[in-house]
Amino acid sequence: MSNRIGFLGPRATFTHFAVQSFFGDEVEQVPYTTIPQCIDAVADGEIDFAVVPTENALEGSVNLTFDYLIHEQPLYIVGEIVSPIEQHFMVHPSRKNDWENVTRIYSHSHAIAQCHKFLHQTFKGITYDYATSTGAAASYVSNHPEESVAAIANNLAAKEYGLEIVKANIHDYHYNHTRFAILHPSNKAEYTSPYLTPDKEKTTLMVTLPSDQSGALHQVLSAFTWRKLNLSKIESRPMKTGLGNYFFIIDIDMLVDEILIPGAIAELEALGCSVKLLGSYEAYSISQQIEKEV
Ligand SMILES: O=C(O)C(=O)Cc1ccccc1
Repeated sequence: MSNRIGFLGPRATFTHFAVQSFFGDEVEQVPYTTIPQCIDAVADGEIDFAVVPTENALEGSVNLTFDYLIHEQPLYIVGEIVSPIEQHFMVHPSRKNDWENVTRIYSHSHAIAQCHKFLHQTFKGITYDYATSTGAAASYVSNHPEESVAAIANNLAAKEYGLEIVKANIHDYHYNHTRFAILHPSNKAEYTSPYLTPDKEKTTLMVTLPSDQSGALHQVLSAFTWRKLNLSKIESRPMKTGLGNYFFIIDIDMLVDEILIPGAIAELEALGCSVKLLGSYEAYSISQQIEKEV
């Protein structure tokens, strides 16, 4: 039986491209309108894996994903896919000669943020509308030819929804990549990619510091440092229990082993921290830009 893979849809989002590039056509691809709906679906067993965006090189973490995983649905990250991202400006074909006069721009908040310089120079003072995904924005523009609105999305979305790309590659910085997490209820999930081989191994921990203890973060970091555990990310997020209460998401550049990571976790717990393993997994990179059709 083929795996069912849920993703932030509709068709032709960047997440769909990541799913297609990683799993290929052998799996059943199931679009969800929002990240929480996709996460709920894998928690409920409706799909085998969920693929959702976690971090963009220009815009930072996708807070909705981490917050939902931490506060609502405790799942494991069982894999990571990193994909290059190119943003294009597109309109309904009937507006292709008049695109500079659109009055609204519709897209995912991260896509709009990735193109701020271009948008500021070309459309000062224009209204932005935020969509659940770039694909949803492209679909809306396609279904509303009477509205003076443009979408920011990828090549696949332009093809899928019959839009005209009037300005390609409008993202402000060349190095624009997004990480996507593969989520599953258990941390021992089996899947394969017919196309990609892993290029990194990672472990992600959530660490809550003991309250009001001076130097606690320094002690946490030193538990990793003296074991020579390389950290590739440390980020704080609000606990949502009151102003000033934060936890940390920490990425370590190796899989959970028998000694080093368990030793670091035991040391953190002895300091009064609470530590949760969010995943220990392989990371894969998609090297080519979006060219082929989903
Ligand atoms: O909206 C999409 O297409 C997504 O998959 C989320 C996203 C948005 C912007 C950049 C990368 C991923």
